[in-house]
Amino acid sequence: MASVTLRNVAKRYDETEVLRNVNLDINDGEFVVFVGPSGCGKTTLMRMIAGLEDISAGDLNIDGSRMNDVPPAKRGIAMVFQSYALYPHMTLYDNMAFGLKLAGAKKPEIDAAVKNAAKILHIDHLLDRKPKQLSGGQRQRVAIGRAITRKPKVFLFDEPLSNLDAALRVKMRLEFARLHDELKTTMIYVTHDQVEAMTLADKIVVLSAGNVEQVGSPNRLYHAPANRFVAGFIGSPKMNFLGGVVDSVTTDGVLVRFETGETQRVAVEPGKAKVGDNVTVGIRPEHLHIVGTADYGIAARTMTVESLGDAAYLYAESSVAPDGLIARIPPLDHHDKGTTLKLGATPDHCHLFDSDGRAFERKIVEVRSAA
Ligand SMILES: Nc1ncnc2c1ncn2[C@@H]1O[C@H](COP(=O)(O)OP(=O)(O)OP(=O)(O)O)[C@@H](O)[C@H]1O
Repeated sequence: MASVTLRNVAKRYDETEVLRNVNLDINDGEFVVFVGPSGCGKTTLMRMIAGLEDISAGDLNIDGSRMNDVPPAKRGIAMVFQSYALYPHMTLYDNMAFGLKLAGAKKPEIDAAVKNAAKILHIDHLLDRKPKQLSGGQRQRVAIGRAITRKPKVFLFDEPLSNLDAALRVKMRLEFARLHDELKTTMIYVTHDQVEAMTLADKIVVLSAGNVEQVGSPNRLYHAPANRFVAGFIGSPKMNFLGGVVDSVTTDGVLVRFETGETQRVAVEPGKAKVGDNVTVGIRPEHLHIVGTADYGIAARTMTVESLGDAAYLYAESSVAPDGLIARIPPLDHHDKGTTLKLGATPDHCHLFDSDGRAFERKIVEVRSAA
């Protein structure tokens, strides 16, 4: 186990800065997930920790020792690649033993390490097979097994589930959670899938275009996103955004008025909000409801209803929500296309963002209790 600390870390390729000012504290035994859209710099950040990329500026420490110039093999890290990178001509046993053999370990030690890893990963009955005789999920386990045999202080996983089909991804996701419970080793995991991040992480690092947007527990990111980017990225379907202006500010929060004249109250600390400021109200689909004749919310035109069996989503359009609106509704509710409905949310389920996309602090208890 080990802690990993990054201080003002940056990465430049020639003139292009692809990561800037990364500050991060990863504790002993923590499961940390780097998440963000394609090209945001997740893999580059992980490769810098592994020592596969130079660090252009700043400091990387592992267990308090500066690692910037330490070669990859001496960092106590094992990285599992998206492609698995197995040797096709070797058996699983030899694939998993390879690293230890190379390091000069003795046969009994290698044998014990390989069998232990195979047992943890439930592949002990497959050790004589070659990679091509395995399913995708089994290959993935071998790649992980190879990392486990080296007893690293930190595991790095680069999009490990991206080559698997949806059902297997869910199964292997649970395996990763179990593996972390069992090994209790520090793990850093890269994905662009926010569901993987939410279900696996103790701590999520959200990246966008080379910047760290927010670091926090899954709960914190869901209940108290720091800005509009994180709010839109975490949660599925995506948060609804409605543009309006501050109509009034009270101790209960902010009343937002939309161009249609309609309003929505938002329970946030008003901070520096001033009447007339442009703001965006954020409401997650699970909190946007049909509010009938209530004196809040906005009228929207039904586009379609998508049924998922246990839930349904209503898609609607409104001039104040350029990306459209999505509301979770009871599974058997029916609404004809073109019907006008009033949609809104209780004030404590709304988020508020200023014109730069920064979130106002929410008043509700769930935010305070989210670590
Ligand atoms: N060797 C390189 N030379 C120049 N630019 C690079 C190099 N490697 C990566 N980049 C750029 O750095 C940025 C971050 O890339 P990176 O692979 O870290 O993103 P990512 O978030 O992991 O994306 P993905 O999810 O698509 O793998 C991208 O804009 C990419 O084009």
